[in-house]
Amino acid sequence: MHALNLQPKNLSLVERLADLAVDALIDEADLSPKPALVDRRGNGAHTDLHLGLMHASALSLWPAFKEMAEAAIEFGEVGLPLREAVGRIGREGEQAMLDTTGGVNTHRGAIWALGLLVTAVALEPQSCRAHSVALRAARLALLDDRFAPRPLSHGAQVAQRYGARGAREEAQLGFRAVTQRALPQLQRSRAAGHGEQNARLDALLAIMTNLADTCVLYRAGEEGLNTMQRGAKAVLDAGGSASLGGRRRLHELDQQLIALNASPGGAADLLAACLFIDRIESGDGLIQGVF
Ligand SMILES: CC(C)(COP(=O)(O)OP(=O)(O)OC[C@H]1O[C@@H](n2cnc3c(N)ncnc32)[C@H](O[C@H]2O[C@H](COP(=O)(O)OP(=O)(O)OP(=O)(O)O)[C@@H](O)[C@H]2O)[C@@H]1O)[C@@H](O)C(=O)NCCC(=O)NCCS
Ligand SMILES: Nc1ncnc2[nH]cnc12
Repeated sequence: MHALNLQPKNLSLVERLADLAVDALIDEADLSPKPALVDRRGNGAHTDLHLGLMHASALSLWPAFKEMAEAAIEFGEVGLPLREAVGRIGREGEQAMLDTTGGVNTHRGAIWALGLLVTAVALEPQSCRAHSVALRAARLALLDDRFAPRPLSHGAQVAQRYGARGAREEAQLGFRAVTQRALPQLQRSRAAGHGEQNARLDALLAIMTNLADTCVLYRAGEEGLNTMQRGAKAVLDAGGSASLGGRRRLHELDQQLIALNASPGGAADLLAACLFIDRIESGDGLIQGVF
């Protein structure tokens, strides 16, 4: 029994989902030591980010996540009206993030991934298995939002240059980095008794072994991406974050990525998505809310 329960009672489903999405972002930011990312130790490969900014950014997104869940309930099915409503709310969320951070992109990829997943859960809260949620989110991501601007984003630039599939395709293919890599690794490391923080680090590393992270590609090209993927695999092969050998490899990877200015921001967003789905799937997340 908990001595102090800070969870407010009687939250609606949409409020609870927004809480869980923000919690996932804050848990991701706090997790340490993450290679070359902002964490409790420092700013990783970033000069314009810090932990306080990541927290403020996460909190600024609460209204957007709540509105996306409300839109799901209002429209009630995967279709263009819902896709376009969620796109509009996502763009407003991005603006709220930029207003909060003074123009720094902290969570663009996370708004996209978590926004789709929050919407997918709100559509059918009784169907909360990871694969079902990811599939509904993918069906939504496959619809073309007629009002979406098509800027020459970092992701679009590396797609042209390297043919990399980025955040859009990751969602359209059903968040395989989350369902096929991060969640199974999280469960394996927990089952092995590695402790929650190490299990989460291992889940992040499992994502990094394979992801075409456009943030890394933009900043450090193919050398950066290969270093990230091979280094993450080396940590897991050495026994993961809970082992001495794994820790040493993790430290090396942190230094190598920082030297290359390569930040796995896309992998970090997908870890937040993994933590969100994990809470939803465990039932923990929604049971406490009233809906
Ligand atoms: C469909 C969108 C995701 C847009 O995608 P696109 O690839 O065109 O755009 P980007 O602006 O490049 O943003 C994609 C962000 O997604 C993350 N990411 C990268 N690779 C992957 C991947 N393989 N799978 C999943 N996610 C991935 C990543 O976000 C993180 O990195 C951010 C920092 O990136 P960047 O701006 O490049 O940063 P720096 O190098 O640090 O910049 P400088 O310092 O040089 O200035 C950080 O924010 C993390 O979040 C990519 O950045 C989607 O965004 C979209 O269409 N939005 C429109 C609104 C909408 O429809 N929303 C729907 C709501 S559900
Ligand atoms: N912890 C983190 N550090 C840097 N970029 C990120 N994007 C999302 N989470 C991040």
